Amino acid sequence: MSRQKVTFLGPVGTYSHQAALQQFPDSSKYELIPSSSIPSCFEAVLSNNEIEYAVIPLENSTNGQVVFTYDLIRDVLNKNNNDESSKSINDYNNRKYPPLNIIGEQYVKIEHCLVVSDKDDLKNFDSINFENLYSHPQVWGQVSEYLNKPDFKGKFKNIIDCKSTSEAMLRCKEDKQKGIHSLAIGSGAGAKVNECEIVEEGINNMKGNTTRFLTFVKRKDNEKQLSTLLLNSESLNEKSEEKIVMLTFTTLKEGPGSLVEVLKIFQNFNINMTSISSRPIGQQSGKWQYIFYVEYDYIEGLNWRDEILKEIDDRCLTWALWGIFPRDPGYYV
Ligand SMILES: O=C(O)C(=O)C[C@]1(C(=O)O)C=C[C@@H](O)C=C1
Repeated sequence: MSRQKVTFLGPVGTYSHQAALQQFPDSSKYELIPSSSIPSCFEAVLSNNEIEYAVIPLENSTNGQVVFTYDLIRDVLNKNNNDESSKSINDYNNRKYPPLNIIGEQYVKIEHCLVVSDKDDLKNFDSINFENLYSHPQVWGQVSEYLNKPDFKGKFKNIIDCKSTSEAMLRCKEDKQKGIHSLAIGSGAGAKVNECEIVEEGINNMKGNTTRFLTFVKRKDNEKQLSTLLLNSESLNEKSEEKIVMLTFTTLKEGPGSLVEVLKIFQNFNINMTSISSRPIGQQSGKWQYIFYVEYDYIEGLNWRDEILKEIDDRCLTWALWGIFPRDPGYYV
């Protein structure tokens, strides 16, 4: 039987690669396929019939949201809104059905290293004035103290964003081929895979720095039941007592109280909300509108369909249930 395909933010050696290995450790059942950017990961799992799963970074413990991912969740929902299957299975007035479901989460410790392309640059590090410093944009906030160190600030001319930390190292190697001395920041695993040399390890501002990743799967047609979402995630993860629900919504009206009206539902049912985020969805009638992302504990035995989701449907302009998935033990490390 052919292996199921999983895409992740590549190339190999990224932190996303590490997260994908954690989520899909059995290489006899799963084939990990790198995508060149976070948008192309979404594109691959949405439009490539062979790709079943995608492992995508969502947030970092020191510099917060990976906004590329939050915006893609928002945009995927809007794009899919006109999708016929989403209309045909609509069992509420304002519910949208995303084309992907979230069925898992992974946590990866972020231990950034400063790397050079080869042993020569390592040996001559002190005497070289480097041209470029490459990394993923999410990294700059995680190493801001190191970048501002007096003895490092003047070491390079340009800071250049790359699509991933491993791509940053590839760019560093390419520069050296052209006789340009450059630097990159990424993981120790990435340095090994890309045959770069580590100048300094553990340069992130906070040692406990962790990035949280979500595992997405294509939503099967007509899959709407909560229970199916739950089964999906249990088939992939060890059984976990604690389950998390990811829900997105836009509020019925702007102005005071519109958000509170929705959040009160969780309070009324004594449901513990574990996170809330928002991203703009543009201006309507001259006012900024937002999509909200909430996560909360999934409590067995509550009447989700006819009570909680019904109330959410009554109090939201639109809403979508992205998945119910087990809390990974990495959350507590
Ligand atoms: O570039 C990588 O290695 C990634 O996996 C992306 C990413 C991110 O998007 O946050 C993942 C972990 C770190 O926070 C830095 C970068």
